[in-house]
Amino acid sequence: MLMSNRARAPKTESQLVSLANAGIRRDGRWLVRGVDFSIRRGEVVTLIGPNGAGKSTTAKLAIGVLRPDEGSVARLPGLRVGYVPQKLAIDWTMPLSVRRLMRLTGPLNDTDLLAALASTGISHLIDAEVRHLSGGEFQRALLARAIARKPDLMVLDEPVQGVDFAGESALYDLIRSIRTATGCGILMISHDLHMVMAGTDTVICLNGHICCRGTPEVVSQSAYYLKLFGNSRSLAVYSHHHDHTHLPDGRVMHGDGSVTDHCHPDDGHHDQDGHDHAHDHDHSHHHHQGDHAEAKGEGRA
Ligand SMILES: Nc1ncnc2c1ncn2[C@@H]1O[C@H](COP(=O)(O)OP(=O)(O)OP(=O)(O)O)[C@@H](O)[C@H]1O
Repeated sequence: MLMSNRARAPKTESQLVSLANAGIRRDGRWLVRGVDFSIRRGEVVTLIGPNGAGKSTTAKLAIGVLRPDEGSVARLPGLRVGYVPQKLAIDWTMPLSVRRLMRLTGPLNDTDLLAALASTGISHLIDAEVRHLSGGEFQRALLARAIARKPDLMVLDEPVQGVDFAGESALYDLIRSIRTATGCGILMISHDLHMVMAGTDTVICLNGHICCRGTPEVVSQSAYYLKLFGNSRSLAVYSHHHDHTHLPDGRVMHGDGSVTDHCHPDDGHHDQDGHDHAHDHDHSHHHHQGDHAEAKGEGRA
């Protein structure tokens, strides 16, 4: 059933954004479908999942850069969003100082600019050339840019890319301290489970749909989590155990080979209570590593 795709206010004031059965369809296939979650003030929600799983697409849905083709997304009226995208369209041949980077997308007074740089620990780099920044400094500059406008919701698409392990840890600490200091909600995309486990209230595992979710503790202790990620720190390489596969056209193939328009209500990955999604389903019928990857691969060059 198609629902309104206009942004409405979420059900409660503490909910900054709320997605209900949201889906995005492009070129005849669903990039993500059936996505349900919300972000409250002061909450850190982290999306994890393999390449092409729809994490960035889901983040763009949440902030309204993309409109859902199915389902609905509700945002608090007047919601202020600070977005750190995965890629920035910067002409690296042009000189650009940190000060100018901070003001690229709109005016910003000196007080707020300086406060943002101070809170990310890079005040001394205000006149530095952006192209000369280290990976960690650059990510801090992007964070500073996002927090300078005092957002209610920060959306950080892989905020530690290009940062070494010690730097990652410091950046995640910084993100947590921003949440504590401002009370904003944070939607984060990460490939790093180790860090995610320490800093997140809710982990949502995506693979074209929500596979599982819960608190890091619940997820990390579950047999499902261990099967999913093994002992690997990184999500870059892992195998995914599913009892059903999402086909490129959005239909679902089940373990017995049958194909339906939607997942079955009792498909284990789709519990919706927001907690305790550390299922112990029987995935023994098969282990189809790459099923989703193949589906996602369609349409790529
Ligand atoms: N505008 C578009 N038109 C068609 N396909 C798209 C479009 N945008 C994204 N896709 C496809 O949608 C899928 C999900 O992309 P998305 O960037 O959301 O994945 P991701 O989980 O963030 O991946 P990664 O970890 O690699 O960044 C990919 O297969 C991508 O090629």
